[in-house]
Amino acid sequence: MEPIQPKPLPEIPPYGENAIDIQNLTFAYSAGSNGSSLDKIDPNKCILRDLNLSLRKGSRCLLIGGNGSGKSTLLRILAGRHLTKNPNPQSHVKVLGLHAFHDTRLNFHRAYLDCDWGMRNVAFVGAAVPLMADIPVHKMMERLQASYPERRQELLEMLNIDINWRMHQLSDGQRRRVQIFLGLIRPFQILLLDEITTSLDVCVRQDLLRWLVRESEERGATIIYATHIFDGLDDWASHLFYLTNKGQCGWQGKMEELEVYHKLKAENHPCKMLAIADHWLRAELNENRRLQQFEPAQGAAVRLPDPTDISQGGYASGRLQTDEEIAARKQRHERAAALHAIKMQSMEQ
Ligand SMILES: Nc1ncnc2c1ncn2[C@@H]1O[C@H](COP(=O)(O)OP(=O)(O)OP(=O)(O)O)[C@@H](O)[C@H]1O
Repeated sequence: MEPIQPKPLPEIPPYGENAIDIQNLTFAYSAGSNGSSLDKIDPNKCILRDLNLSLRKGSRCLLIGGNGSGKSTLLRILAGRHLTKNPNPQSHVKVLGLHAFHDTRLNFHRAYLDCDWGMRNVAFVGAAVPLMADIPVHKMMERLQASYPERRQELLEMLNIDINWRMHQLSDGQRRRVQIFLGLIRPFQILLLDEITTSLDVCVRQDLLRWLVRESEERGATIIYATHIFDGLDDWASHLFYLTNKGQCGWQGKMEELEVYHKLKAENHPCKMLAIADHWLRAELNENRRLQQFEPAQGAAVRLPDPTDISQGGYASGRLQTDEEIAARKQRHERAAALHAIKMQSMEQ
């Protein structure tokens, strides 16, 4: 592959000390959908509640929380995938000092990797189709690969990828390695990782974790990593953020500020992070069992759009419906049924 000069990246203005700065973030999926006011957040539907998080450049933050606690939601907000608005004027979500959702300059400095790569929207968008198609690795995002030849080579070696692999012939773990390779080629300032190491073999996972430490120490990259797998993470993170099952912050800070971590270290505990996560999450689980409560599932918050309704965007929609829209649709159906009944009656007479 012939190297090419990379395009200059949009500049980020000086932003003070925090690469990530979240103030008073409250978020619900249903707020703002279909034109309803973003300012109205139903407290019963909140996924994230009044979160604050400040991370300096070069931090590596481990995001811990049970299933459904909102880790992916938080990462997607930071990745600019969800627009947030809060009644509280003090609230904001800033990445490198810029608005996480609106500022598109961030897309050149922020990398976001999750498990949905190549899995979604196959039928409608087509974006996921090539990832399973008969296409070799060296043909994917060719310009990007050619723009950073040294980094490309380093990642290929670290992830043990053959550039002639064809995407449709890969195992889950191999496809994940290609995703990570493509996602990390452009030197990022912010990296958001959502449980992407699940299918990696132990060696590649350890090498990747070590490589990430170098990226943060040598280039000042700021990393947030959400995971349920704690092997090899005992000394990885500089910060910890524990998200409770109520979408609130259970604990956050530098690792050295966490007392139980020091205690486990002194005891030479073999799996410190696992023990810490287990301690927090088990308390939640026991409380939930006592109250017989379950994690909210997506169905609780989402009503499926009617794909036959053009006003909702038809089949390509996939967006949420407000209560008003559902009521209006029900009314339309009832009116049509009443008219039909009258018509039938008059035909019978
Ligand atoms: N698109 C969506 N619309 C509505 N609700 C959603 C949507 N995505 C997630 N949720 C809900 O938000 C809550 C948090 O989900 P999220 O995926 O952020 O949790 P998580 O902490 O990443 O969970 P896990 O550890 O299982 O991956 C869950 O109750 C989920 O049902």
